[in-house]
Amino acid sequence: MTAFGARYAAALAERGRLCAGIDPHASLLHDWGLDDDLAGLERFALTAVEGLAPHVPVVKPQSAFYERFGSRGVAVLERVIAESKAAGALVLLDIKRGDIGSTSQAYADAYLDPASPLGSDAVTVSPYLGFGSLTPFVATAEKHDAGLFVLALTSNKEGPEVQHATVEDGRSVGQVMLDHLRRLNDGESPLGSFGAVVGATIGGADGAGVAYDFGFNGPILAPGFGEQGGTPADLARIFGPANANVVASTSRGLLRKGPDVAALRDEARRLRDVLG
Ligand SMILES: O=c1ccn([C@@H]2O[C@H](COP(=O)(O)O)[C@@H](O)[C@H]2O)c(=O)[nH]1
Repeated sequence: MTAFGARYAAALAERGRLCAGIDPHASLLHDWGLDDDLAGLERFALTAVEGLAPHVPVVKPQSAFYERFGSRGVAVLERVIAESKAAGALVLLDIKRGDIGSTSQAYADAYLDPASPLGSDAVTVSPYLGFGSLTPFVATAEKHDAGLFVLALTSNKEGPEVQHATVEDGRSVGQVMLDHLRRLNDGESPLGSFGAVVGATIGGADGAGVAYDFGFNGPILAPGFGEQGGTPADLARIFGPANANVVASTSRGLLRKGPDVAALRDEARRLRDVLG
């Protein structure tokens, strides 16, 4: 198979820069006239896939919203993954896992091996047990031509307590994570397969804050677009030239347009055009 970084670059070139989050919040199920039960979850998730997956480069189901229904919810997630892939979207499973190395290997096998029921194109991982703890994820991604999106600068207001702290050489912890990615992606073309999660909300609306070097030659997932306040202007301000490698992720803001399949499709197309 082609490396994830190349598949990601091709998907953005073909379908634009919107990542559709498929997050079945209880409140959204209610808004769609569905019960917050397994049948509601299934109807919601598969309708969202039908409306969005054929039109966006990346879909991002958030695993927690499926896990809350137990094993049968996870079975719905398996269908979301399979049907999104069949519709031509890359699947980025949002799991934010990270643990000691031996456990990370089990997570990597569960989520990155295409033979696994939950096998996805890429996953989100947390480097905050130390970047080296991600080594099993990196090796397994390389083995299966999959990708990783490493939490670097998250969209939540609590993130800076950890991510803006500085190390001995003066770099912020968030920048250290980006620099590890630069090493992993070195020499890859058109893009490496090791990406970062950087919120579309970082730095404040006035552009004040710490400057980062996003030239690590990899994909960037920017959650916080839409519902959390991030705008296309914020993306341009935050990422500069690296904005071309960004997919802007929105979940609630997009899903509120359902349950009509055509309305979901139209909103995805509108946001794609807005993002350019
Ligand atoms: O820094 C981060 C990392 C991940 N997320 C996830 O993205 C979506 C955001 O949903 P919205 O409804 O568009 O706010 C959700 O799945 C989060 O877990 C994030 O928000 N910030």
